[in-house]
Amino acid sequence: LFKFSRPLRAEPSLAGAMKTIEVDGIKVRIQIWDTAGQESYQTITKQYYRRAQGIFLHIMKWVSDVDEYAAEGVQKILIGNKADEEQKRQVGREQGQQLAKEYGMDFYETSACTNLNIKESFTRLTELVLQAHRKELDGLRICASNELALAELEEEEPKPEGPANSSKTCWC
Ligand SMILES: Nc1nc2c(ncn2[C@@H]2O[C@H](COP(=O)(O)OP(=O)(O)OP(=O)(O)O)[C@@H](O)[C@H]2O)c(=O)[nH]1
Repeated sequence: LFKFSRPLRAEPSLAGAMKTIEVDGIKVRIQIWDTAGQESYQTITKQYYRRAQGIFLHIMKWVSDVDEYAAEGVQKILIGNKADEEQKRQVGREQGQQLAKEYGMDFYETSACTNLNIKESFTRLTELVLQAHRKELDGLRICASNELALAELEEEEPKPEGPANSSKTCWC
């Protein structure tokens, strides 16, 4: 479950950004969408956000929305951003870890300003998605290796010489 900050967007005008990362030797092109927080949750005031309890309620709602509307097997991780602003911390690291654990999610504290855990969190989520699609991936790998083996076989097979390159005109 991602809530992205502006520095991660390729362009502020774009709804989604594309990025290619490598996981387990597989190049994965990921598309990142930024949910418009305040548009969906207009009834929750900014003051409410400041309280950890409010933040937790908010996360519970996101999790249940994702579970309800996303495809089956959707992968989620929990991220607490602005880790560089330690003096303004609203939620303890352990509280975040605890909540993530309750939902069976990995937990990362990130900073879009200092780049803390940005790559790690994207890579972890991509890993989880790949793991969830292991069967399809294995299928793709088998197809690719079969094609490779076929190509190698074709290369090895001696090609009959054409009449232009040979003085022989028949196989007897
Ligand atoms: N210090 C610090 N500031 C950040 C970080 N990430 C984002 N910001 C700042 O926080 C402010 C809000 O960032 P946004 O990207 O608009 O946050 P948002 O969650 O997408 O907000 P909505 O558009 O309301 O959903 C901006 O001024 C960002 O520069 C961070 O990791 N550290």
